[in-house]
Formats: sequence, structure tokens, C-alpha cells
Amino acid sequence: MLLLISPDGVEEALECAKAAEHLDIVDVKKPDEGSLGANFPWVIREIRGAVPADKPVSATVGDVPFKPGTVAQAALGAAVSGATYIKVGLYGCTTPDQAIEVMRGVVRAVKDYRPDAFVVASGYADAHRIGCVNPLALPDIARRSGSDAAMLDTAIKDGTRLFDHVPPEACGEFVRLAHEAGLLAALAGSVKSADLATLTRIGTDIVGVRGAVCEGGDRNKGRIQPRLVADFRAEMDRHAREHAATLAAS
Ligand SMILES: O=C[C@H](O)COP(=O)(O)O
Repeated sequence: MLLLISPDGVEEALECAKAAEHLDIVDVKKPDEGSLGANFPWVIREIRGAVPADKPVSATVGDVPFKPGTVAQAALGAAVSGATYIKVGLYGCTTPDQAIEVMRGVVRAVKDYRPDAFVVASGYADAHRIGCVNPLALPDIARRSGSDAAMLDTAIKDGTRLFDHVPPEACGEFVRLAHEAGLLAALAGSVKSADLATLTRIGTDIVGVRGAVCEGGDRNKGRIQPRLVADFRAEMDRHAREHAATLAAS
């Protein structure tokens, strides 16, 4: 499982860089603009320059409206700024067809510019609270639009968590559908260490976190701490070993 960490700017990205050996992807966002809030192009560029070259930089394009042209242009902006993972939160899409239309535009805009870029179609585990597409529709949306991964995060960061909205077995189904479609499955949403056993067991490819690696577990007031990134990775590695041992014994 890959570890994606979301700093809110250059200063926190430098803290991530101190823990670079423990993480896999640095994900640029602007949490005060929403769960997948987009940051400025110059921030993405500066963070790209600040983290080791072998660590991919991801950028969120925002909690986007159903405006395919606008979103495609924003996605290209993230790619031009140096992000190679482009994450789109399909906040304003109420049907799978709308979501596919948005993601097709993103895939074309990004991959025409950079064919090896990795496009992530993200829905929301708490979709029922905001009226957007059903979480389990994401793998098919990602597949039909030519995206590379399907993701779930939570839209409303009020302390409720991924499994509060999409229980572990439904997350397992999400991962299964993504894999069946040839995609990676990414999960996030106030994930904590205690969730890692389940996320490992169901075959999650990428886990995205912020709050869990911030001081006091507070994604807003706390700052990302390199030692918490290291601790989180240690727990991931422990669960991976235990899971492999269980499989080997069965
Ligand atoms: O993409 C990952 C998100 O930033 C997760 O943030 P969170 O762990 O605070 O919910």
C-alpha cells in the first residue's frame, strides 16, 4: 500500500520532505478551500522543487462543479505546474454520466500534455450528505473515462470517517471493482492507524492521510509532523507483514 500525505502548503511540504523515506506521494491541496481544495500553481511548482525528485507530487484540482471545460483546464494547470498525479473531486456531479464527462476532459487535457501522468477520479464516502455520485460508482466512472485510479475521501471534515459512511465490506467491494477495471484503489477520509488492518486486508493500493499525521490528530490546527509520518508508515509496514503471514499460513 502506498502512503499519500497531503500538506497544505510549502512549509508543510518541507516537513514531509524530512520524512520522505516514509511516504510515497506528496499531495498538494488547500484544505481551507474544501476537502480536495486546489492550491495555487506556484505552490505546486515550489513543492515539486522541495520534495525529493523520486517522490511523485500529486495535486488536487478541487471539489469541482459539473463544468467539464473549466475542470479540464484546471487539471492541465496542475500538470503544467509539476504534478504527475492529478486528483479531481467530483463534488458537483450528480450522475455517473456527468462524472464521466468531466473525467474524460481531464484525462485528455492532462495526457495530451504528459502521457505518463496519473489521473485519479475521486468521489466522496459521504456523498449522501452532499448529493453527488454514489461512492461505488467511482470505479466504473474511472474506467470509462480512462482514469488510472478511483478514490474515495470524505467531503465534510467534521470528525466522521471513511468507514462511518462506507463500511469496511463496502470499501472492500470498491477495491474489488477498481481492480476488476484495471485501476488502483485509493481510500482516505480521516483514516487513522486503527483502520490500517482493514485497509490492508481489503487490498487498498493507496491510503491518503492528513489529520492522522498532524499534531494532535487535528488536520486544521495541527501541523504535519515527520515523526507521525514515520509512525504511520511503521504501522502500515507491520500490517503488511502480518497480512502476508496470514495469507502464507492459509
Ligand atoms: O487525500 C487525503 C486527505 O487529505 C485526507 O485528509 P484527512 O486524513 O485529514 O481526512
